[in-house]
Amino acid sequence: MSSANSNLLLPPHHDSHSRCNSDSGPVIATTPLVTFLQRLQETALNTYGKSNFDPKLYVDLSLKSKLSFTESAFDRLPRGSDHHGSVSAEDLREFLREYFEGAGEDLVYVKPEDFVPEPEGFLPKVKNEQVRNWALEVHSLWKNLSRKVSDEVLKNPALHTLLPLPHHVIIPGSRFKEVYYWDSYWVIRGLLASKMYDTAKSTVSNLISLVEEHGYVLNGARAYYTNRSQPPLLSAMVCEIYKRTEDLDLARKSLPALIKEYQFWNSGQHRVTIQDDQACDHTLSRYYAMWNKPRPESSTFDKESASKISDASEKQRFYREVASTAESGWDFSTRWMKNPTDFTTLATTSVLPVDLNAFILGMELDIAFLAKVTGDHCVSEQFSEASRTRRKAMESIFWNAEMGQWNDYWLSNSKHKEAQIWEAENQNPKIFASNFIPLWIELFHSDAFLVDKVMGSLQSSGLLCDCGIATSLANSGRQWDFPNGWAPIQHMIIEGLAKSGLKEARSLAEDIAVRWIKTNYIAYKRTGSMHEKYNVEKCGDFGGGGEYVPQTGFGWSNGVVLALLEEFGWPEDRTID
Ligand SMILES: OC[C@H]1O[C@H](O[C@H]2O[C@H](CO)[C@@H](O)[C@H](O)[C@H]2O)[C@H](O)[C@@H](O)[C@@H]1O
Repeated sequence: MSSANSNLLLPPHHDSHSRCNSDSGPVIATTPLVTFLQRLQETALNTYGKSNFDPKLYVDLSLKSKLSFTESAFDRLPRGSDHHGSVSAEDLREFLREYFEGAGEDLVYVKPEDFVPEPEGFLPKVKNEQVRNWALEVHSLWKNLSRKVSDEVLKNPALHTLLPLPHHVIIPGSRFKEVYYWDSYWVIRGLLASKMYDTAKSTVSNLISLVEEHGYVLNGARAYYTNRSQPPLLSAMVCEIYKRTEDLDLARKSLPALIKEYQFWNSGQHRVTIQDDQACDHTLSRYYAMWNKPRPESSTFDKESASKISDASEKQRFYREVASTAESGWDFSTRWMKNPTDFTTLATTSVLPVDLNAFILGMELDIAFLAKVTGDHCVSEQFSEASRTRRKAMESIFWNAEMGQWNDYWLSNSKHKEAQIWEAENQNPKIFASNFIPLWIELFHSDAFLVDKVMGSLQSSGLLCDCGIATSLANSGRQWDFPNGWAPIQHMIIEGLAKSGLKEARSLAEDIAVRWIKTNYIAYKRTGSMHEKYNVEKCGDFGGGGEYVPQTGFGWSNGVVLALLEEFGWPEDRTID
């Protein structure tokens, strides 16, 4: 029977048929600077204590002089006699002042050249003055989030964990002072609404440079993010820009990188073959980080989470699951936990995720489209064929006709190398917003019968709340769970419904968009900021939970508000507060 992608330009690979309990898979080495900064992070925790402690701050510091010099000075600091060997707050402060630049100083503010306070043709459908003025304020936030890598990083990269990128960047904001992969898609959607085409293209060129160097887009542009990617949306970014600008050159330049990225997601540990109940093989993808130690940016947290695991190999397995969850973008959520109350049961590599495969299906369609417009009909046909094959795989493995949703599929915990055989009970029946993400992809939202069914399922799912779509139904305290709503999730589901062509679906899409825009607006008026996530139960409240304090700025939230206002507009007589 057919196996997906068999005729594509794929590297030799080993299918991952099984998963056993002990850790397995590749590990990408980190840099000596990251390793040292992790030591510093641990010392800082012992010195300052847990309250308000953000471990990421320490791995974002850059050195004033050589690592060996800094490390010797660190080792000479007077230590207390407790078992942590803690350093006094004063000594640590002095050490930090003497040997480090401030976190974030290696990225410098730069005004985007294509920014104008009110672009021509900006959000023509927004007629309400109050909303229009706010939209212009959100638009102006691109200036706050725009940075370029300082010349110091280019001169002496070994002193920085920040990775040099060729063009200026838009960052998410607050503690996220570097470029993030999937955030960039919604940043670009907002930039396009803001008519900032050059900044949008620079964003894509930066990500392409990462594929050229590493073979995939990193989670973020830091030395400690090289061991994993994030939800793959580079092809979607290129297509959106192409549709607005018809820039054939961009399409041509992007294609080799997109095909290389496609190979990354369809080979090695990311690729899994599973046989359906008709004995037909299907190839799908999963998240699988190339790392089995604590995440450097959250090392102190991860060590604490792992402290109750005594077996060394089981610990490594847990750390790989943690990093793989970060690769999913949904860090963290009960979606990936065998036991929702026990974080050590995180098992992301055992899950075939619906949304990841929807994104890769999107990638296949995008590559087919870009290859076609650039005249490469052979590649275009190969990727169209791959998309048809993946669609079938998604129908066989994920689709749950009774629920009217696509469910994540949990791989069996087999120690043997035989193929996974699909079993209905391995579909996860729990309701997550990700169960509706395939709607975003044209092959699915162009099917009116299917959209009608999925829409009904969404309406009765419990996810639709007063202020948007909840991430899940589990109030776990994890940030990718109830009652948090995230801008990218709202946008994908809204856009899928709106593009379906069904009148009722478009009207539901607009209804969700209005709720989401309102809560963003009210929170902005209350706090003066755009937020990383929102509480979909309480209008005007931002979200919480998770391992760091709620962040503001915020790239993807700004992008989604602008994209939704561009799509649906805002009539003069509709109130917002
Ligand atoms: O520092 C903890 C984790 O932070 C990031 O994840 C969260 O922020 C990202 C940037 O907005 C976003 O892309 C992701 O979906 C969020 O969960 C980072 O991506 C993780 O790797 C990191 O461990």
